[in-house]
Parts: sequence; C-alpha cells; structure tokens
Amino acid sequence: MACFLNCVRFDVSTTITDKPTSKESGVTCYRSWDDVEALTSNFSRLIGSGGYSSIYMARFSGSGSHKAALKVHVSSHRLYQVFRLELDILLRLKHPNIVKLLGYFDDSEENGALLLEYLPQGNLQEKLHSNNKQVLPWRNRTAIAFQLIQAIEHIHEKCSPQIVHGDIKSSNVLLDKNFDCKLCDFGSAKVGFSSMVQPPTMSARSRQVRMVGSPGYTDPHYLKTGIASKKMDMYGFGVVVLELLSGKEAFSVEKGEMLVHIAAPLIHEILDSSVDIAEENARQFLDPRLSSDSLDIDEVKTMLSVAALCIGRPPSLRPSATQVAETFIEKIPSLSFLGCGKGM
Ligand SMILES: Nc1ncnc2c1ncn2[C@@H]1O[C@H](COP(=O)(O)OP(=O)(O)OP(=O)(O)O)[C@@H](O)[C@H]1O
Repeated sequence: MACFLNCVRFDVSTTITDKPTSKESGVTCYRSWDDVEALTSNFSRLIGSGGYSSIYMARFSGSGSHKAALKVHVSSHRLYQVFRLELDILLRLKHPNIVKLLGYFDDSEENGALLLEYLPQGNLQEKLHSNNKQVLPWRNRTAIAFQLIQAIEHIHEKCSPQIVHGDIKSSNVLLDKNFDCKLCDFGSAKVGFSSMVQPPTMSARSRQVRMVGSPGYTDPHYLKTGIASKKMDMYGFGVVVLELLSGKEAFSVEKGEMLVHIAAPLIHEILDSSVDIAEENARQFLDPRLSSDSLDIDEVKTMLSVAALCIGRPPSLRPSATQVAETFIEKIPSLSFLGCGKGM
C-alpha cells in the first residue's frame, strides 16, 4: 500500500499559494499580441474549440522547444472576465492532474490568451465517444476516474481559497500521451465563500444564462436553486464515471436522452437496497467494447456505487472528493499496478 500511495496518490498541498505568483511559478507573461501570434505561427492550426474560446497548437520555448496549446478567449468584455477568472485560478494551482499554465497574454480590457501544456490525446469525450477503433481499456478508465477525483479533491480541500470547478464533464478532461488525465477549463469556477452563495442581485434573466450548464452534467439541485457548491462537481464527476462505465454520452443529441436517465434503474437498485448489485445488471450497463477486456466485476460495482452516490439526492448525502478517493484506494486494486495509465 505504501508503494501504491507513492506511485499514484499525489499530495501537493504545500505548493499552493494564496496569491498568483507568476514569477515564482515560471509562468511567462507575453507583452504584445505579435508575440502571441508568433507562438502559434499565425494561428495556423486549430486543435479545439469551446463556448468561449478557440484553442490553437503553439510552440513554447521554455527549457527547449515544446508543443503547447494556446486558448484564445473570444474578444468581449464579458468573456474577458471569464478569461481573468481562469487565469487567476490557473496561476494558483499546481497539481499533476490539472492542466499546467505556461504563459498568458492580457491586454487588461477585452483580449486574453492562455498558453497551456499540450495534451496530445485530446479530451476524454472524444476518446470515449468518437468512432475510434482504439478502445480505452478498463484499467485506464479506473485510473482516469481516480486521477480526476484527485484533481477535484485538490481544488475542493487542499488549496486556499477553495475552488468549485463548476463544469466537470468529459470534454474538460484532457489526456496526455500515457492517458493520464488533466482537468481543464476553469472559466465557470467559483472561488471561496462566493461558491456557496447565489448573488442576491442576480436578475432572473442572468440567472437563467448562468445556470444552463452542460447538458447531461448539470446537477438538478443547482438548476433549481442556483446555489453552487462542491456537491455540483461531485454530480458532474458521477456522470463522467457513468460515461467511463457505459461508453455512452452524457447526453445523446440524436436520441434526446440523458445518461443519468438510462442509468436510473440501476442507480435506484444501488441506492435503495442494502443488498449487493446483481452482477448481471452491472454487466448489462457496461460498455460492450469492454467485454473482452480482463476486468474485475467488483471494481465495476465499486465504480457504479460511487457514481450512484455522487448523482444521488439530496446533495448533502453525496460523498466528498476525499471520501471517493479513499474508496478507490481501498476497493480498486487494479490502480496499484499502474505506472499511472500506461495501458494503451
Ligand atoms: N491544453 C490542451 N491540449 C490539447 N487540447 C486542448 C487543450 N486545451 C483545450 N483543448 C481542446 O479544446 C477543447 C475546448 O477547451 P476548453 O474546454 O478549455 O474551452 P472552453 O471554451 O472553455 O469550452 P467550454 O465550452 O466547455 O466552456 C477541449 O475539449 C480540448 O479538446
């Protein structure tokens, strides 16, 4: 167990600072937009896009020349606030399962860009749901879930002020060359005490805009009340675990179907009964592409139970990230064999 803890579980709480420390952390501040253009060879290769931004392949010359990803926020006053929030948070965070900030550009008005470490395997959503012939093996799936919960545990419990991510979903989970995971996109985060309270001045209209969230991942309690808390991240995490188990999307646009609804009978079986989940029911829920994989059905049941508790109601009964991490350590033995996700 000691080796397991050394290899897999990271505790870097001592590296957390209360204030952004760009100099100390070696983050480069670019002074002109020309410098930013040069990093991306004139924005020649788009590698991703989101609601707020476009992501371009870049080159970063720190110690040697490395591939990097440049996230350029759409130019507007409102989205500049989103950029500032993400920048301030990334300057504070240092964790092996959180995307690393290498540099940034900030014109202090409307335009901002973040230079991030490049994650060559893209995001988890594509890995699980695109018509990819390469199937993510079971042990990588357990490792990704474990690494993700460590990232969440870090922002919830180990940094000051504490952070609620606010948008945990598989497209915000990036994968490196070994399929180790890094949480990204802190543009919806809530920091410190404000994360628990809905601003009293928020108009009904702006509340609606802010509370839409990502289909299939948004905590119904948050949709109803507008009160953000760590438990909404646990809900998003539960949905990602269901995706890892079933290989199904959180929300299918074609079928208009949510994964939490497909999983509901099984979730009720887990939450309502004191008896063990029937093996057959657990197997039926599993991604059929995993059938030839050597997986341990007890690990499947543990993952299912964790997902059920995370999406359960009321939010106060959901486990904390620390409790989930401890359950994984205790009940998912395949994690101990990982050199952290080198299975593909
Ligand atoms: N560092 C990176 N390395 C490789 N690909 C990345 C990186 N950062 C982002 N991407 C790609 O770009 C996509 C969008 O990134 P991100 O979620 O940060 O943007 P966003 O505008 O905040 O999106 P959202 O609509 O979820 O708010 C990711 O899902 C991923 O495919």
